[in-house]
Amino acid sequence: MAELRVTAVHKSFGEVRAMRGVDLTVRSGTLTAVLGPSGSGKTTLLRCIAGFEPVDAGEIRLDGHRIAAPGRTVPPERRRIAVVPQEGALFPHLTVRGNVAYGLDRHSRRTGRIETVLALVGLAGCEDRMPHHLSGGQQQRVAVARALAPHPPVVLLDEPFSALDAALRAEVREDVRGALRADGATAVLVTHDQAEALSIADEVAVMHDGRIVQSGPPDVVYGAPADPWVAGFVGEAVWLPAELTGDGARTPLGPVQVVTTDGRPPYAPGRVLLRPEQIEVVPADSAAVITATVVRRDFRGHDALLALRLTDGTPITARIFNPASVPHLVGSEVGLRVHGAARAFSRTVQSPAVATRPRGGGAWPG
Ligand SMILES: Nc1ncnc2c1ncn2[C@@H]1O[C@H](COP(=O)(O)OP(=O)(O)OP(=O)(O)O)[C@@H](O)[C@H]1O
Repeated sequence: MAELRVTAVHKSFGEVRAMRGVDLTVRSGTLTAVLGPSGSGKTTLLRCIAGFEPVDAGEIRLDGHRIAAPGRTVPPERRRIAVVPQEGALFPHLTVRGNVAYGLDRHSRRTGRIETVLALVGLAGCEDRMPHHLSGGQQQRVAVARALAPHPPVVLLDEPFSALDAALRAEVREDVRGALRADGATAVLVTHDQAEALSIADEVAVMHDGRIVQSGPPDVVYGAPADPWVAGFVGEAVWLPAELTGDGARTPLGPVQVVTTDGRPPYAPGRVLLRPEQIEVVPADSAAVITATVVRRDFRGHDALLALRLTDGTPITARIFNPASVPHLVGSEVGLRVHGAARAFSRTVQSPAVATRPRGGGAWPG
C-alpha cells in the first residue's frame, strides 16, 4: 500500500502537449479511475507513473519518495509498480501458475501467494491450465493476479476490460475490484467508459485535454460536476434555457430550484442542468404538469431513456425505470414533473477543480 501523488506534471511529444499540468492524489488502498475521452492524456499519465516515459516538468511521488521529475526518472523495475495492460499479455507457453509466479521470489512461491491471488480473482484450482484454454475474462483475471502477486505498492490498469463483451465485463470488473480491495492495493484504472469509472472507483479523476478537470467521489462528480463539459461527459445531461430568479430559475419545465457547484453566483444569462432521472414521466392529463411529445424511446432493459420535445421545441431526456410496464409510444403525449434542484455553473470553460465532500475515512465503498 502506498500513496501516489502527481503534481503539476507536463509531458509533450514534439508539438503535442499530452499533459499540461496534471495533479492527482491516490490515497493508499483506494482505486482511482482516470476517465477521459480518447487523446486526453490518460495513457501518457499512466506511462509516466509506471516509469516508461520521463516527465518534462512537475513531479511524481510514491509514499513521499520522488520517483519522477525533470532529470530524475527512477527506472520502472525499481518502482515495483505493476501494470495490467488492455489485453493481459500472458506468457502463452507458461501455465497459469507459471505466469503468476513470474517475478515472485522463491519464498513467496512456496508460501502460497500464487494460490492466494488466484483465489482472490476467482480462479482457485486453475493453476495448471494454459492461457489458450482460458476465456478472455479468465485471462484478464490471471493478469490481475500476476500483477498483485508481488505486493506492488501501486497497480496500474490500462483499460483492462475493454476487450471483453458487456456481460463478462461487468462480472470481471466486480471481481477485480474485489480482489484489489481484499489485497489492499492502491490502484489507478484508466478508462473512457463513464459507467465503468462511476461504478468501480473510490475516486474519479476526469481528464480533458491534458488536465485533470475534476476529481472526487463518483457521486460528487456525477451529481456536482465542476463545469458543463464534465457534466456532459460523465452522464446524460438535460440542458434547459433558464432565467435566473434569486435562488431559482424559470425554465420551459416551470420554476426550478437552482444550486451551483462552488456556491458562487450562477453564470448568466444561464442555462441549467438536470439529469434525466430527475424528470418524472406521468400521464399527460395529470394536474399541473408540463406536456411533451415522445420523440424516441431508447430501451435499455433495466431502464429506458425517452427523448421528448416540449411544445416550444425544447428537447428533454427522461429516464424511466421499469420501462417494460410503460410503453410510452413514439408520438404520444406525456406529462413531466421535475424532482430536486437544477444545477447552474458559474463558469463555462474548463479549469482545474476539485470536488470534495466530508468522508468517513473508509477506503473502499461497500
Ligand atoms: N509516443 C507518442 N508520440 C507522439 N504523440 C503521442 C505519443 N503518445 C501519445 N501521444 C499523443 O498524446 C496525446 C495523448 O495521448 P494518450 O494516448 O495519452 O491519450 P489517451 O487519453 O490515453 O487516449 P486513448 O483513450 O485513445 O488511448 C494524443 O494526442 C496522442 O496522439
